Amino acid sequence: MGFTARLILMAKRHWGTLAVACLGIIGAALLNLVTPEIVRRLTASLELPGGANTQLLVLFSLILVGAYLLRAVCRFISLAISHLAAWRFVPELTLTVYDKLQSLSMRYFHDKQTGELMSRMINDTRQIEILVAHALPDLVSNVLIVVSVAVMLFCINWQLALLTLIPVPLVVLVGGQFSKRVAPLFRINQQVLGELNGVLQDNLSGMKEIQTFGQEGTEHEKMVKRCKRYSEVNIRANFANAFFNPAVEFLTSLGTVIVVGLGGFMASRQAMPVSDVVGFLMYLSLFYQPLAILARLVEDVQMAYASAVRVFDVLDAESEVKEEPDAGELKAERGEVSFEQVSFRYEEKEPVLEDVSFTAAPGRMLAIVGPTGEGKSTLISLLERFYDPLQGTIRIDGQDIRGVTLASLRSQISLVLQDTFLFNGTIAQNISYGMPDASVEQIVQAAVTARADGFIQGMPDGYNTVVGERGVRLSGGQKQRLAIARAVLRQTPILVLDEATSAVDTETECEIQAAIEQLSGTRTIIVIAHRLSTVMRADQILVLHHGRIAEQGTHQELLEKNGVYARLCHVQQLQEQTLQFLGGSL
Ligand SMILES: Nc1ncnc2c1ncn2[C@@H]1O[C@H](COP(=O)(O)OP(=O)(O)OP(=O)(O)O)[C@@H](O)[C@H]1O
Repeated sequence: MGFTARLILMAKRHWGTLAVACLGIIGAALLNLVTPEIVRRLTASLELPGGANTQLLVLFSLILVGAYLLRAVCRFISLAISHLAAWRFVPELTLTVYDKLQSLSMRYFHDKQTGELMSRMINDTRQIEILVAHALPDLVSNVLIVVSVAVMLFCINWQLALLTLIPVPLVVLVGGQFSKRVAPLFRINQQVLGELNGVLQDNLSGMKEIQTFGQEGTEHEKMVKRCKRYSEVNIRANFANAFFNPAVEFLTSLGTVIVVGLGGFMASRQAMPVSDVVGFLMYLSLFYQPLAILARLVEDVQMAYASAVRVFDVLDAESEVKEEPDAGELKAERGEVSFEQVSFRYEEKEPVLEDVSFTAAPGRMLAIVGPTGEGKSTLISLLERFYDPLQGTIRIDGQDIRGVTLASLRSQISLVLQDTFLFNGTIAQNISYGMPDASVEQIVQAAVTARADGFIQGMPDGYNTVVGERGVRLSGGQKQRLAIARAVLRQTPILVLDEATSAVDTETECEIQAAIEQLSGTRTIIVIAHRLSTVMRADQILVLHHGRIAEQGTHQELLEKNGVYARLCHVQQLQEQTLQFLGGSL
């Protein structure tokens, strides 16, 4: 299906409003025909011996006033109603794109820039507003004017009408060439704007890094390049436009030349009344003006088309993670998590996980350790179905997670990530993010568990303190504690902490650890941590090495094995001893 047809179908809810706008457009277009006809008749009556009588003049004036008034009403209806339809449709389209993005799995975002996607949601949908509220009404009204004026011209004098239409094929030819050559320029234009947005968004988010590493100059140069490119593609597109419009104007003027020359000749030989020549000229100005507008509309339509391509590109994207049509609700009563021979890779290179099998017993604490980059966080991404494994099955309480709805799966797991993300709201809003109807007592209790209550109470506005974008007004450790509180508050059967306490001091970490251990028994806890102090009291420890489970057991059992885990412990003990020694000698 073509983009226009798809857009029209998507705007189904607004067909009624658009129909009213169309009526206004049609009315205004037809009322344009009144003036030339009145002028023609006036000229004819002035040609009569004795000239036009007063009654006729009054009648003509009244008809003109009525027509102008009615045209103003029709114009108001068409303008107001088409904008109403467009501005109701555009937010719907933005939302459709947003919802689609929310439904896509993480792999889709790997090669996308946030700013570029924002550009699709805001700039590209705005172009479609221009199409609906401006280009389409103009298209309808001008086509109507051209057709009705052509009919009138043929009624007055078909031979002269045929001759005046000579430039039309030339206008169509030039218009065709224009759309072929300029369309790609507008497509590039929208793409370059998207890229510019992407870089801007990236740089604004990374402003601290830019300043810390003194990269202001380099980033400025990068921006200069992007802005220059944006300006160049715009100049090229508008230059092409600037050539096209005068060319069409010149061609359409040829019609007037024909009427002045031929019509004047025929009138001087009494082969045609003067009134018809005047009427012809008046109609002709109405005929070629819309034709020129139609040619100019090509630009708006091309821009909207380029934007529609980018919008539909998102809407047509396939999510790697799909829900089964008959997916049921996950009922995790015990919270047992089992991985059965799970293998996974991000790209067509080495596998990140190979043949991983383990079970996290319900109500117990499972710790996952291993060198960096070995796939620990990837295990959690698979559990949340941000990605699907290449092979193997993941089950919660015996149910394959591929067979349940994503919403029900994620509602059973609370996740605290290493890179904490906070929204620009209050502390209370951030803690209750996954449970918006939580009471103040519940929020405070969760904060107490996460050892966050103390610093929150010390803030000027307590739980109503606004944290800033991404929680910029809080320290790393404070942000992590809010994220833990947020996860604890949800009271899900499974709690996952991925390096959740890496930014807090050792003392606070011990306190949080103790509080989380208290939760053990009420939910299954999966902890990923580098600090062994965090994992040593876990009921079971998995050691991930080269994408496989190298060892598993309790802290004591693994030490006795004297393998990877024992080596990790040994290295950490050495580090701690060195730090203590350095601390003592300073
Ligand atoms: N989105 C991604 N696309 C491609 N490769 C990825 C992606 N995310 C992670 N990887 C790669 O997968 C491997 C495992 O990453 P993962 O984050 O799971 O490791 P980890 O054990 O949690 O590391 P760390 O202890 O440093 O947090 C790494 O080699 C990483 O480079």
